[in-house]
Amino acid sequence: MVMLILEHVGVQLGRRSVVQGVDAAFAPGTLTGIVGPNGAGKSTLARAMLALVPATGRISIDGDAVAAMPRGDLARRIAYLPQGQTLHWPLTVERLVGLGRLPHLAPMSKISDADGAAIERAMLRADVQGLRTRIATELSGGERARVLFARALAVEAPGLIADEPLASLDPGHQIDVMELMRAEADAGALVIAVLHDLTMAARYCDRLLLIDDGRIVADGTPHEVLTPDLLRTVYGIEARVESGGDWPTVTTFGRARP
Ligand SMILES: Nc1ncnc2c1ncn2[C@@H]1O[C@H](COP(=O)(O)OP(=O)(O)OP(=O)(O)O)[C@@H](O)[C@H]1O
Repeated sequence: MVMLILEHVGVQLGRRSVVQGVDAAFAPGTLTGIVGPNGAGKSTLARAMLALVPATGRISIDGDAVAAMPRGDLARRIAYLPQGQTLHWPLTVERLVGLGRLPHLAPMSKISDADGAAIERAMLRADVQGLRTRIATELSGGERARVLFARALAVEAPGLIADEPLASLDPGHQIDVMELMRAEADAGALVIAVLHDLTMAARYCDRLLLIDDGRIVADGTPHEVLTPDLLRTVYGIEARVESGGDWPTVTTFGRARP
């Protein structure tokens, strides 16, 4: 189990402050959605959590600063699914998913039976066993997205940060991926997902962080965060939020009038 804590985190890219003054704690057993408009800083914040971009303030996992943590150690604690990753090597799906085991392997060592079992579990859960012999660079966008999700699952880390895991997926596979992340959290993992589909985020996440212009503008349950006023202010949209059920559903009507 891992606990991730961000204290007054900022990220400067070029001359721009892309993330500013972020304080947040993420506990094991929770699924948190990071939502907000394009360019708000969601991916940059996710990358900062994994020390993939230099940040000010302090980011720690179980008390250890991520900036000082050996890469392999960090990769074993938190699996990462980057946004819209391009594949360069014509690996089979099975080999590509197997790369998720790299953080567990000693240099020059071979994949063990336990690694093989983890790869099989990940392929089964992400519904990609039928693709195992296909060349990953020849897959459709949605197939590739599922394979990359399987690679992140194959790490079997106590934490998972997924940046737009639903992009390119059909509605059925979107539900599958959200249910997988929910199941990971229910089994004790710390799961954070950058999401654009607000109703999906509301349905499956315990908590939403709404980011705008690099700052957290709302942090709470989906019912607390997804209000028409906040959606108008942050996204510039008119939306109806039905909040009578277990989770709020968001229907958008159009751009907010100035
Ligand atoms: N290397 C860079 N140098 C300068 N600015 C950058 C750099 N990388 C990203 N940015 C800017 O930082 C801001 C935040 O980018 P980020 O990718 O974190 O946004 P996001 O919320 O994930 O957006 P999206 O929903 O479009 O994926 C954007 O305005 C982007 O143009």
